[in-house]
Amino acid sequence: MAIIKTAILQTHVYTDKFRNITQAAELLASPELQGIDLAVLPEMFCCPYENKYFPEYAEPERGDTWEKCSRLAAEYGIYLVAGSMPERDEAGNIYNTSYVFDRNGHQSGKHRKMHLFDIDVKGGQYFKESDTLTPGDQVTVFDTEFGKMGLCICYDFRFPELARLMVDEGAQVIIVPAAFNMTTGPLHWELMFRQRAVDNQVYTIGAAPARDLNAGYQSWGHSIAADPWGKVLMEMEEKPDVKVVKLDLDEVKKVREQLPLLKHRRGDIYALTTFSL
Ligand SMILES: NC(=O)CC(=O)C(=O)O
Repeated sequence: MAIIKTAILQTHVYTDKFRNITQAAELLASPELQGIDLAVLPEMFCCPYENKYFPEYAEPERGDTWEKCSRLAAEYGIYLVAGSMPERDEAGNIYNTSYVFDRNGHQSGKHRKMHLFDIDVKGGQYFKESDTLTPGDQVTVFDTEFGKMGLCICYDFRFPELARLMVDEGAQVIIVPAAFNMTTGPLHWELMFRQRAVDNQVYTIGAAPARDLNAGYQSWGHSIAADPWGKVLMEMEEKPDVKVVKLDLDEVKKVREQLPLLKHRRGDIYALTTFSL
């Protein structure tokens, strides 16, 4: 039986970058989180989610924030999906990047947001990540002692092809540091985590920043975990919160045996291939 004790941290995002890391460290030290296997932080957990901040807060891989997250994973002997943070590469490009650390603090995964969040909803949310960010181009699946997990960031999860590619690579859990907003969150957030779970027969985990009414971008919050039947195991409200959920990978096996959607695909008729528009 493979049960993964997973903590989802819906943290407040401070403008002081290192206060965000201290906050994560304090939460990981709390008695309720002892004995967990995996912790997941939100999208841009250490940088306010606004274009003007991304270049200012960006660090190279193995920078200070990376280092502190690696140490936290090793100190608590957990897998840590370190939400996401702005990453600057040698050429000066900035990415929205999620690093994963194993129980020894070694980097075991890295995902650069592939689909940049450029939307303009009349009377609602406007955002243009492409003003400052460069998209990644890799599908990300990482290994754990429990099996493979997929990783993508927020807007990436809207693209069903990407989740399916992770599942085809063996993912039984899909982890999504994310920050939906007050326009899209109410209707799409829970629906999407449940739908991807049902379609792919996986656990889905969304970790969002807590809502801050003084911030330039209002996060929907509502960090969530859904099981492979599409049932919501846990959903937070908008305030800072931490919850532990148990992911039982036998459930993935059972659902896939009893309702064999993945086996019943007609690969002879349709194929998911990379395409250009
Ligand atoms: N912030 C995002 O990347 C995505 C989002 O808010 C949405 O898809 O809605």
